[in-house]
Amino acid sequence: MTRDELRRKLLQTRTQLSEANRLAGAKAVAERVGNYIAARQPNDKVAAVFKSFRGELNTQPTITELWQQGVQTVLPVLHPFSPGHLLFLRYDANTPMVKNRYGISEPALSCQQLVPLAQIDWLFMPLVGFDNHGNRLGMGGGYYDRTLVQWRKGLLPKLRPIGLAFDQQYLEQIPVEPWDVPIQQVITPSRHWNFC
Ligand SMILES: Nc1nc2c(c(=O)[nH]1)N(C=O)[C@@H](CNc1ccc(C(=O)N[C@@H](CCC(=O)O)C(=O)O)cc1)CN2
Ligand SMILES: Nc1ncnc2c1ncn2[C@@H]1O[C@H](COP(=O)(O)OP(=O)(O)OP(=O)(O)O)[C@@H](O)[C@H]1O
Repeated sequence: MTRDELRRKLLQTRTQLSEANRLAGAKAVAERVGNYIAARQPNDKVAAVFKSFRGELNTQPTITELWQQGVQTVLPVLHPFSPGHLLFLRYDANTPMVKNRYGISEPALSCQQLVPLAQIDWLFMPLVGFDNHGNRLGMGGGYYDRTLVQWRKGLLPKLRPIGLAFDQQYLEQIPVEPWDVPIQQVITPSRHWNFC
């Protein structure tokens, strides 16, 4: 199957998950993230998260957990004039939000709220699919692949990219493209995967 065919199939599987499954999954992932974060070093402070859309695993319980542990959260914002690129802006309960071109909620653009990637400790990422080598399939925009370019080069030593997904998004093997950047961790309701 091609990447597009796999993406369509996985998106369909994801939308077919029951409400009970989604609720339990979102809570289980939040708990795993909470346990993982609880063991952090004193200088670990900032987590990039995402606001779920369509059938994505609901990150709201995870965001609440991070806030309870005093972790600063930032959200991706589509770059206003560099297509395919993301910015990361501070996000708390009072952040003014707008909808981007995909209908995803994001912080209203404000230079004061910008956080450089170099200051982010954990990059929690949305996935459509992942395999046992940490290869990832996203929405097809290449936004996170571009975000990870500097990390792959070793220029963002403290950044830890971590996918968040349902177990049903696991695939034996995802066909890889040259620009794909494999990640080392994925958290699903049943497991914290570590790939090397
Ligand atoms: N919650 C969430 N936020 C996110 C992402 C994500 O996957 N999930 N992104 C991760 O990259 C970025 C947005 N990327 C996206 C890429 C494509 C589509 C999308 O709906 N594409 C259409 C194709 C047509 C079009 O261009 O509008 C589609 O699939 O129907 C949505 C978001 C940033 N924020
Ligand atoms: N580092 C990059 N530089 C330029 N173009 C890129 C880069 N990474 C990805 N792209 C382009 O972006 C598109 C995204 O393709 P791909 O199917 O890999 O997206 P994805 O991994 O599913 O999306 P995302 O990274 O947003 O989750 C491709 O057409 C590719 O050419």
